[in-house]
Amino acid sequence: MLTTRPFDADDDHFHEECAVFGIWGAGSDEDNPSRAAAITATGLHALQHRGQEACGIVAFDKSQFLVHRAVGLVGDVFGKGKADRGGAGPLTRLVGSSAIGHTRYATSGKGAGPASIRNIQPLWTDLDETGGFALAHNGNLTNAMALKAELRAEGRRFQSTSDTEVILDLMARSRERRLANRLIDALSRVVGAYSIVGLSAKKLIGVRDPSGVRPLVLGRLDNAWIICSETCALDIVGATFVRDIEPGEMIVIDEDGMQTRRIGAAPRRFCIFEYIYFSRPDSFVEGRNVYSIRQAIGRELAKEETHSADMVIPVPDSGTPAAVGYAKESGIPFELAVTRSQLAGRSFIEPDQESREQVVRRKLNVNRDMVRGKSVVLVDDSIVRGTTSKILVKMFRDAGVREVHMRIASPPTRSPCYYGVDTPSKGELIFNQYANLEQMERHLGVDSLRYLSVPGMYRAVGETDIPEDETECGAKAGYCDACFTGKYPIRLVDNSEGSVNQKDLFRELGY
Ligand SMILES: O=P(O)(O)OC[C@H]1O[C@H](OP(=O)(O)OP(=O)(O)O)[C@H](O)[C@@H]1O
Ligand SMILES: NC(=O)CC[C@H](N)C(=O)O
Ligand code: SF4
Ligand SMILES: [Mg+2]
Repeated sequence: MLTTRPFDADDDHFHEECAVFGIWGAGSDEDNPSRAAAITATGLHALQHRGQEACGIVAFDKSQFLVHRAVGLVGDVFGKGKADRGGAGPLTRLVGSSAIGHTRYATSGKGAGPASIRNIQPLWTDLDETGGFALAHNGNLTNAMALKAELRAEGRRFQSTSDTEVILDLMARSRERRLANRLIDALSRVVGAYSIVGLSAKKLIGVRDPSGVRPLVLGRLDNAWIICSETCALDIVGATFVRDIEPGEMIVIDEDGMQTRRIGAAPRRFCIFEYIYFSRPDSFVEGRNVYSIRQAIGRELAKEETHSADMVIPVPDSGTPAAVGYAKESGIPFELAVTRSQLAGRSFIEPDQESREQVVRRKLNVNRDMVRGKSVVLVDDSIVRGTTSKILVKMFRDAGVREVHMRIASPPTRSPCYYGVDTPSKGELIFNQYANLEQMERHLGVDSLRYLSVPGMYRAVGETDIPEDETECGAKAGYCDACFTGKYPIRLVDNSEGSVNQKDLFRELGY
């Protein structure tokens, strides 16, 4: 991935991706001149699970764009009394009735280096006759490096190491005169995944790539329009959900109202991992409630194989709904025997194995009293490098558990994602390091380990007609499942699966 983590080779988790939020027509009066930015900050707060290292908001105040971007959580960056003159908070300066915002998983090792600061979104540019334009992007362009090389050869220079910036540069070069046409022109050159919000003086634009890999929804708050990543943000700001923005659809909102346009067509390939891990359980994603789907996944897991045990225990947070489903289907009592620190982030970056282990210990703890002498089924949504499960299982052993049966509510994670999620390289994924499940069981210290099958995952999302060749399920049902099957639905121009890691490619290019 061009932007995310070109420098740190030690980062190992399946990170969240990014979130976008935009609002148009929020009203701005003397009592509340920063209403749009304040609603955007609240929306970003609800979307914090998608990106926890950096965030930013751009507002438009009738004559100028105002911006605040920084490394940190939304509450820290935009909270009252933080990092601003007079302690009033940066929101007071972000005056205007329209705004867009972004939360991001930053790029370099500890997330505070200059590389991550210059990549914090929204990014913006001046487009001569069409004026200023700010952009926030969730996803990843798979031909950004190729495009940048081409543009560089033409003399262009880039401010960031971000793939997103290439869109602005292509817009600046476009011969189209109207803003929406310029954006469509730019997007016709890019390959990959993008759910975007953009803001000009006169328009709020939302657009989703033709395959619709990442979510993007439309909402209303009184007379204002909102475009954002997930419906939970609409709930939290008090807006109503209008509909999902379709794959390949562009929504243009201005003083004349809302218009819809098509930017291209391709088979739908929504990221199935949004249901498993990324999205918030209270969101409706592609019309489906994420919590219900996670429960259905847990039920499928139990249908495929139920191990008798004294209790089913979730690995919080994202393993919890699947564990509820597993417990209901199997009839085994559900117990919250792992406590997660409320203060710990969703996932983390640590430079070495020792500190990674410390972070897991700070985050999760086993209730010894509940599990001593017991046989337990431990349910998590996924295993990436195995750090969480290995340490957690050791905690169970130290607590005197009798048996630990680990059940994973997704198929084995075998391949990296190139569509907007930071994953370790193929070789770093634990599933690829062992010849068989028995070896992996021994490594993790569990009595048994089972994953959900690919057909089981599709049954859980409501597919009934499952093709014999499980690598065909994604194409048939309209999902991307490449991290489970290795079958990438959108061309990998800058990388091919199994080829040099993106981070290494960056080093070769001298970034
Ligand atoms: O095998 P590993 O490399 O340890 O990665 C897998 C773990 O990471 C994720 O949790 P995360 O900590 O991101 O957040 P959560 O609290 O939302 O589950 C996922 O839910 C697994 O628990
Ligand atoms: N994970 C994401 O969605 C990141 C968006 C964009 N590619 C960036 O790196 O900023
Ligand atoms: S590779 Fe995995 S995480 Fe990436 S878009 Fe496809 S299903 Fe989602
Ligand atoms: Mg987890």
